[in-house]
Amino acid sequence: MTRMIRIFDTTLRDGEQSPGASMNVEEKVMVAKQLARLGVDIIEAGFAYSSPGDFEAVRRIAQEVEGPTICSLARARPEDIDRAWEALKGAPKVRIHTFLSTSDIHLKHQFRMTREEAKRRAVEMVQRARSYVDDVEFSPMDASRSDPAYLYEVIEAVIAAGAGTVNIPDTVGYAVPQEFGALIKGICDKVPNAKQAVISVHCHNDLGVAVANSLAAVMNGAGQVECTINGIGERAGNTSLEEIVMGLRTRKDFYQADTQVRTEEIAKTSRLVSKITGMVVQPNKAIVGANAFAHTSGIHQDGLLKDKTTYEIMRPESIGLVESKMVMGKLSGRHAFRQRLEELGYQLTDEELNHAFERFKKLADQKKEIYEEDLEVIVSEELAKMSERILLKSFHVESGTDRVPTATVELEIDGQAVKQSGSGDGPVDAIYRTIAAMTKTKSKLLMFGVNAITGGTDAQGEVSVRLEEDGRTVSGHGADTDIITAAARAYLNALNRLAYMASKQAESQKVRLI
Ligand SMILES: CC(=O)SCCNC(=O)CCNC(=O)[C@H](O)C(C)(C)COP(=O)(O)OP(=O)(O)OC[C@H]1O[C@@H](n2cnc3c(N)ncnc32)[C@H](O)[C@@H]1OP(=O)(O)O
Ligand SMILES: CC(C)C(=O)C(=O)O
Ligand SMILES: [Mg+2]
Repeated sequence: MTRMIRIFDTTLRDGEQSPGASMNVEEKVMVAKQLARLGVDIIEAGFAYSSPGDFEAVRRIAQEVEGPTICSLARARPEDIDRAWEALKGAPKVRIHTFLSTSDIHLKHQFRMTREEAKRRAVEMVQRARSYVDDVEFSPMDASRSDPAYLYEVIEAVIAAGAGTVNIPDTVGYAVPQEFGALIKGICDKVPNAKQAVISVHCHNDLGVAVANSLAAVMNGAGQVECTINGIGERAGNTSLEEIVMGLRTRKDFYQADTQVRTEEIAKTSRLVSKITGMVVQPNKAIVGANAFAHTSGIHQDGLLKDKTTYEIMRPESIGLVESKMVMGKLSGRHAFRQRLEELGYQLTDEELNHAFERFKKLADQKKEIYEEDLEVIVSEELAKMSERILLKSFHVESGTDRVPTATVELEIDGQAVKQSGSGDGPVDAIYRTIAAMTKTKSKLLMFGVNAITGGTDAQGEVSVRLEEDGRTVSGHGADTDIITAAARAYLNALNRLAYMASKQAESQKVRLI
């Protein structure tokens, strides 16, 4: 049977403890409304005592957000509990979450309390909170570094005092999965009244295992997981909501557990939190990173085209993305290349595809990512090339402030290799004059324009030219990451068009004479 795990979102409380992530009241209300659409069970809206702004945020969220239970954090102090109640009162589903450390390190150095004093205070504050609300959560802070025997005692006492949820924090992110799972199992097995409360977990990511610890806890009886959107939170952050939720959903077969989160809202929620907090999501972040559904290598792309399950354990649609992304680059193969061209409307023969693919691979060695515009240029040029009389084999230019620009160009004209040198006012002029001499063209250059078609310093530059000869005007285009190569290609493209038009005209005159 599948157990339903409660999702306690603390983006607005622990998440806000990320350096620089503070949110104003309006922003918190906006995030809380989105968390409600996401379907989390509990929203920790803030720490009402900590500031007038947080008090107002908790109050507004409790009043305005429908669906989840709204919670405020409170230290184990009467003034904090009372303030939390003030912010929550009048709202339909509310919880007070109070906490106090149980580790000797904290009790001795921070709280200067004995174990007995701390246990008594915890019980008193749970009772005080219960005098206001039915739903009280208690956290023995730094539980993972506490003496288990003492921890069990405190847990038993707070449950007896009325805490319906006992949350076990790995406050400093010290625990590792097997150990943390065993801690939860120990609590479930050894605390006599453990079954009267939901055992929750709250993990920090200092060792990068917050999600793994939370999953281990679920395996061992935890019924609630505390987490944040994009894993933001104090220091290295908290358990990431999207990872725990998708981990359980995707591996329901293994964990026999799930949540009631509407996962299709995950991507949107992640973007909203990132935008509001200014905390950018790393591209390789699981589930919500820009690369989480991007496939780059030819072998993976080929498998995906045949069947998505070959390389995708979850569908991008399941978190609200439109589709997975095939990144065209140096590691792509022919299957993905053909597919992308077909999407762009090009049906190529095998021969055309092979030529275009060769050119694409060369370009991909020079550019990180190949965009649609790059592909269009490659394909249109390759298609045009099939009927080209003049082909560029190579060129070499020399130019500088202290010399006359010269060019040596090697062409293939009607199948014959020709090589020649010439000079000009600049490197492009030198190439154009040399090509003109080699092809014996009498055409006039009417226009020369340069345009960057993709962004960045590795952008493809496109050169467009317009030539006129014997009353015929043609344009030519060439693209390359090297602008002089693009210029040479554009000129030859236009010359080929002139030659093509001249040959077509000659053919039609022949037909007329016959
Ligand atoms: C693990 C966590 O994430 S816990 C939550 C952490 N979040 C925050 O601290 C954010 C909000 N905090 C604040 O705005 C402030 O710290 C306040 C308003 C709560 C308190 O501010 P101040 O009164 O100036 O105290 P300050 O923060 O310097 O010190 C904390 C005090 O609270 C006490 N304290 C800390 N946690 C608890 C607790 N759970 N129960 C009771 N007392 C506590 C400390 O012992 C210390 O008391 P002391 O002044 O008697 O030594
Ligand atoms: C307040 C508690 C639950 C906390 O954030 C922690 O211990 O990390
Ligand atoms: Mg925390």
